[in-house]
Amino acid sequence: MSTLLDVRDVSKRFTMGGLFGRKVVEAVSNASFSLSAEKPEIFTIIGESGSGKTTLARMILGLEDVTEGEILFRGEKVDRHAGREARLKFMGNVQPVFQNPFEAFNPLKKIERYLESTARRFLHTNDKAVIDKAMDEALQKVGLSLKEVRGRFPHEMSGGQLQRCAIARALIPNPPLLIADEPVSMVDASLRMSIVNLLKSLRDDLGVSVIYITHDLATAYYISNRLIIMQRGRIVEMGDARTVLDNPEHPYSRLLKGSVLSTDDAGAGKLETQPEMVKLANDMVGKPGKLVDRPDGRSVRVYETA
Ligand SMILES: Nc1ncnc2c1ncn2[C@@H]1O[C@H](COP(=O)(O)OP(=O)(O)OP(=O)(O)O)[C@@H](O)[C@H]1O
Repeated sequence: MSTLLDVRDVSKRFTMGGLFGRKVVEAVSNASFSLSAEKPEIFTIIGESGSGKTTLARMILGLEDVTEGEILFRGEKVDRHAGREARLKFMGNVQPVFQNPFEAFNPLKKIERYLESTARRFLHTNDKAVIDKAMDEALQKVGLSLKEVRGRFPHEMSGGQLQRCAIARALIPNPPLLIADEPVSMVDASLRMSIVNLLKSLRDDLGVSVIYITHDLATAYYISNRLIIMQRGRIVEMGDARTVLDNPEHPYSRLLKGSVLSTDDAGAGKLETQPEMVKLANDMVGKPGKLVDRPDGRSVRVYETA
């Protein structure tokens, strides 16, 4: 089976401050996982704020250098310093979808201008008919059409519609992989599921793999095939999404699941955090431990006991 994406033992350290107050932040530590080229999937990265999700995504997109390890896309090293042609070819295959669609579009520019310039760039053409066709096809894939979008500015659309336009833009080069960093967190709660379902249909109907980055366990449970849970830069648990979320093993994964607000518990007045779980999860921070493969197909980080 061939590999679409191979993240091999990747770490990222940021150095901050001057000569005298130098501080090193290890944003990602020894992350490894791979996606198959034959079996499209939604692969989710979950973790609290600052756990390294975005840094990992930026390295996969070639927007950030890795400090150690390597990332291969279809066997070729992802390299942000590769020449213009090589970068363009890579970007046609791995497209980002960002969190805030209102930031992704300039409020003074009509939406179709973005779609047009992406089509021109990746299809290497100035032929208006070809560009219009590519834009319309991409918009149809997300449940819109060029007729509906033409002439409109970003503020004339809802957050959900605009995020659909951002996803349509990303689909223009027909990429096999999308990296969606918190794509629903800025969209109204009532429209969120339509975007989540859209990601699902991109996988099921178009064969696009998606790396879905989120804080939200509920949508992760609903759409993911596999997931990794990250705590302060380290993968603490990885495996089939339902296996992991039905019965999380690592203390941090259990804490995350335990922190999800259940309406039943809230109704019963059971909202206090469990201090012993918080302590257990915090005790693991900074300890490398070892990610151990388990017979049920998941991997869980374990620590030596004193
Ligand atoms: N350019 C940078 N320079 C210095 N430190 C950085 C930089 N980018 C990220 N970091 C640090 O790396 C760590 C991981 O950050 P990252 O943004 O990847 O986390 P995250 O899980 O995506 O968080 P969030 O959910 O809030 O977006 C944090 O401690 C952050 O402060």
